[in-house]
Amino acid sequence: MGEKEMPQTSRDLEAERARTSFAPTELNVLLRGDAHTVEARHRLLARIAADPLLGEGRLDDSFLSRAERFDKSLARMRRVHELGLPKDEAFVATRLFREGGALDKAGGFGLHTGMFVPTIELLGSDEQRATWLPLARSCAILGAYAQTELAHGTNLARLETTATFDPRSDTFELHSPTVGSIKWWPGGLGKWATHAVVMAQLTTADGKARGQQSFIVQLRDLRTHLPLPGIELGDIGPKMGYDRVDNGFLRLCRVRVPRAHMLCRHAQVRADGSFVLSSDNPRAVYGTMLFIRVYLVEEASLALQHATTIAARYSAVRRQGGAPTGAADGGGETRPPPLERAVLDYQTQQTRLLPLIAAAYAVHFAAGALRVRYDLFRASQDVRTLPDLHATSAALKSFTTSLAASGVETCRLLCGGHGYSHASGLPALYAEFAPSQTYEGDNPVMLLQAARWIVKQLGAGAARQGEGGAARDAPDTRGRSPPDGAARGAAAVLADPGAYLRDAGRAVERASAPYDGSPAELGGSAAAQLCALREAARVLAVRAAAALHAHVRSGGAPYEVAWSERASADLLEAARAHARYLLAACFDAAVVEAHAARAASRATLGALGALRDLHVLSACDEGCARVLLESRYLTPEHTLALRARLLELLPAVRRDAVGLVDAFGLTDLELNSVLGRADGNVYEHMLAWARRSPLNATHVLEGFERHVRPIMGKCTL
Ligand SMILES: Cc1cc2nc3c(=O)[nH]c(=O)nc-3n(C[C@H](O)[C@H](O)[C@H](O)COP(=O)(O)OP(=O)(O)OC[C@H]3O[C@@H](n4cnc5c(N)ncnc54)[C@H](O)[C@@H]3O)c2cc1C
Repeated sequence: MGEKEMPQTSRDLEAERARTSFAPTELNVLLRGDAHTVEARHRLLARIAADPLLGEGRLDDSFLSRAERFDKSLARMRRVHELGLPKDEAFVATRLFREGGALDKAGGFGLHTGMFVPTIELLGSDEQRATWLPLARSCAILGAYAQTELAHGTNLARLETTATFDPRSDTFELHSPTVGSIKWWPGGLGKWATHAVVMAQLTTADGKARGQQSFIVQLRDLRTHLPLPGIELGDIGPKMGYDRVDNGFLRLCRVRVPRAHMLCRHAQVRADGSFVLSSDNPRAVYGTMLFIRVYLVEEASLALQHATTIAARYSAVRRQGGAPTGAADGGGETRPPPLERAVLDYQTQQTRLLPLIAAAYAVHFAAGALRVRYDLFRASQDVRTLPDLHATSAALKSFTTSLAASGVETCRLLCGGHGYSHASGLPALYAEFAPSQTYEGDNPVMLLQAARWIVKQLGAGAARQGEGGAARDAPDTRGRSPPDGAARGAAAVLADPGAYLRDAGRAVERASAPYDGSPAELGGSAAAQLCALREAARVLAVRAAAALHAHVRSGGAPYEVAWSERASADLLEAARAHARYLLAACFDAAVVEAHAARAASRATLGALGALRDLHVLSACDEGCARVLLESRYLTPEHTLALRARLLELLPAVRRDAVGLVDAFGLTDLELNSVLGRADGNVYEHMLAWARRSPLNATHVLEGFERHVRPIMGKCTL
């Protein structure tokens, strides 16, 4: 297409790219790790794009019924496997597609690879792994993860499904004793899975309750796919998003499974009926949860990358309202009217969009850091690292999935009316991503788990103070000193995430020293702003713990009641502040590391640095001002300086907005959005998409003739 024939929107996007201050391809390499990974990814995407089933018409799926979408997504899943990709590429391929074609969510495939297989890997004995993993990895059996019940999800201790050991037959009897105990929600269970890992309350032959254990239960006949005797199961019906997943229900009626089907890496029942804990720490069973939480933090970054790419590109080509700065008024009669302003030029569009682009980067680096910590745990199986890792993953899972879900919705609103169309890709992306705030631990509940760890860290600090040994080895976390982890890389930030809290434990009774720099110094220093974020987290933690202990000391309520009914709102705020600080610190540390390693050109590192600044300032704006004014760490002049600096930074980041989202390297195939098209040719493709709507297959609908024609001219409205 020549320059003249190019639609204005495409020219606008080209112009945006022409004035970007850095090379997005270079930043893409920095994000993905190395050029080889980027090239391999491009090759894989090109291969998928060339495939008729995988590469075309995915946006038209929104015209299909749920059954048709379900079927199509199974067909795509099969196609990916027929391509015979190596394991790592197959993983990338199944993860490439967000809703609008979420291959990994087809049937229960995501749960098979994401929960069923990892659960066996983590909880199975060597013998059990040798038996089940080859079957699962070759998909000779298809697995679901059945934990949640109709009446209980969060409170796992009260799950009602029973598993009773019978030494005579050397089997467990699994049973759903009440309606509330019916397994409800597991993905893949409804129509797809042949097996499930079922969580049930174990009772041994001596009648003793042994807590929750995991059992592999065969659900369907491998030849006919019909449910086995004693098993009632099906799809739970339509829900928000997840059309392609058969979330299911399962009622077990005295179903017998062999003793070897209880996953027994950490606990086992012997043939004589005795119960043996084989792990030195039963908390090791949390391994699968950790795995999925790490995955969900990565997904949060991806969701933000998708949504901000769509919203930034569209905001750059969508013109609405007054002429751009400096444009001639075009008032002459024969001259065309001046171009309107790109909506990206409005400050209100920038304040909502640009911090979300920055957040996508922040979550990306935090996810990478969490992955490093998780891989270290997997390699070492050192359960002493579990409490930190559990709390960090719980806090980050919760904070980042909430941030991403609200971010996707904000991006949808930033697209105005077209954001409501499925052609934008955004309604489906939201519906697909939003449940991650609930599954794998409802977000407030996860934050409260992190808060328990926070309170313990404070207690550990206070105890060390009592022993008189803490002051020497703890770093100074007040004033303008930079955060400890910043220069040691994002993963190092998560190596000891509680250090500043243990230090705070010493200072429980002490007012924090006020920040001693000027407002201008604070506004210009990311390190000082990070200290402010950390100080806010510290103050909120100390305050929440003090309130909790005051309730208990006053005799008003036992500890757990005080926790749940008096202090949990403050505890939750403390955990959010902790996660906010960790996220910003990971981003900062990644930027510091990239500079130290000269990982890209000055221009690229400069753009990344500005984005880090925007993220840290936004985090301060959202989470610091009130609490730090109350604690007198900052003055009103300081908080005003932070806000002023945030607004000052917007034009520079706005100039690079399209480049910064281009650097995510997401293809049109992945974005699956007319508004986010890389060529900016939005309007022609909106029209083409609408023309393909089944309602437009005929000019006159049968229903019109049947129901409308008879009442035309006869209504009295
Ligand atoms: C799309 C989707 C897919 C799913 N897939 C699976 C699957 O594959 N396998 C599976 O087993 N399950 C699955 N689930 C279920 C999911 O894991 C649970 O819904 C989730 O854990 C929340 O539990 P709940 O529904 O019991 O919520 P509830 O616990 O009933 O939550 C209700 C409210 O109470 C609050 N609350 C609960 N407890 C506390 C507390 N202690 N302190 C403070 N507030 C509290 C919550 O924050 C929430 O606001 C899926 C759910 C969805 C939506």
